[in-house]
Amino acid sequence: MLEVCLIGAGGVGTIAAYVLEKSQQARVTAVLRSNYAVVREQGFDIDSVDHGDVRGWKPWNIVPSLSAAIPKPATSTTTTSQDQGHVQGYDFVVITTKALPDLIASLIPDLNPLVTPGKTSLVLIQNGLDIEAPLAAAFPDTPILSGISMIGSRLTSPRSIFHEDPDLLKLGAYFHHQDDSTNNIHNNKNHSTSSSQPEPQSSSSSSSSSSSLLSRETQLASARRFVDLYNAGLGDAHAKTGAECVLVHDVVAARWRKLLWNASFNTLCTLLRISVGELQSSPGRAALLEPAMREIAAVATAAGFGETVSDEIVAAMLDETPASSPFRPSMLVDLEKGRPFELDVILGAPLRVASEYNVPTPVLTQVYELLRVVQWTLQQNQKKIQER
Ligand SMILES: CC(C)(CO)[C@@H](O)C(=O)[O-]
Repeated sequence: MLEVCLIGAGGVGTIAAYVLEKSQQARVTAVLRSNYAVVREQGFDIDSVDHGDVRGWKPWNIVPSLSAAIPKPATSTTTTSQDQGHVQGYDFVVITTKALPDLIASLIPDLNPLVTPGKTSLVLIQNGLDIEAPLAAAFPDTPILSGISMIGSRLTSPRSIFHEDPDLLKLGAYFHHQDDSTNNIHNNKNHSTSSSQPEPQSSSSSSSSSSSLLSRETQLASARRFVDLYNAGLGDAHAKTGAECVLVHDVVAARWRKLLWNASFNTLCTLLRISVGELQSSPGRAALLEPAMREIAAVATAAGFGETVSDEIVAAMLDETPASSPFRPSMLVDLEKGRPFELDVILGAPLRVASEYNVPTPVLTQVYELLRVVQWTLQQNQKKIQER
């Protein structure tokens, strides 16, 4: 049995946990915070296009904090590794939280004891660009697998998931290791655009002196293993809906491609507080949406990813979202729930690349500045609530 620790059991994370356990090749320790008590008691209810109606499902182990997920060495009182909650080390630590720079920076120190050198890979299934950089800096000898998910899945109550679009997950190795020149196939195009990157830490899991730990082959093998595991869990869903996990060889290119959608639809729908269908049918499609998407394509092209964001791909991406769709992107859902949204990784990061290459982005820059104000008002409101 493979051991998985999953951090962030929202819409994307809960379905990932369910799929991983459905493979019957892995068991999941899920770290839950606000919904810990209710899920421990009643489990999740999942209404899924891929998996049907699932009632009261619980991951193998549910814990309320990262410290409660720390693997424990076997002792005389823990007879077998089958004991509930007893884990000797994780094969995969899967992070499906929101990609918020402050949140990730605060997670990193607590991730250290969950990472067993030579055994564990970190798996990020999150939106945005350059999200791998802080983890790559903190864990230079740990494979980092980067996952780009097109699933439409969200929490509708603390223990209910509504999953409406087939699970399409592109996943590959980030190839961040610096000591082996054959590793860095992306380095000529890979930008460190994160606003804050922690320094490598001095624990054994992140010792930068052990260059032999992480070959390109190790990273690729880990990505293949995760893809095979995930597809084993998708099983019948693949035949039913086309759900699939696909191994990609250039995760940065795959991220730019998804940004075409996220940086235009997510941001404009959030600013205007309308669904993707309303944006498509509004005058904003010609005046804002299409120019915004073309600006992302221009930035990606300047950074060396032109093939991924060709005119044909942009045209297809503009047309494939139906004008009748009531879908509200995750950024808008976050705003409506008063939660911080993924502005930095979805728009801040590509705009930093734009400024590096002097690519004009008049629409995206205005959208970014307007959303920064929206985010600021949200923070002010949160402060007022906390002060009460
Ligand atoms: C594009 C998307 C719907 C895919 O899951 C999601 O990334 C979102 O809403 O941010």
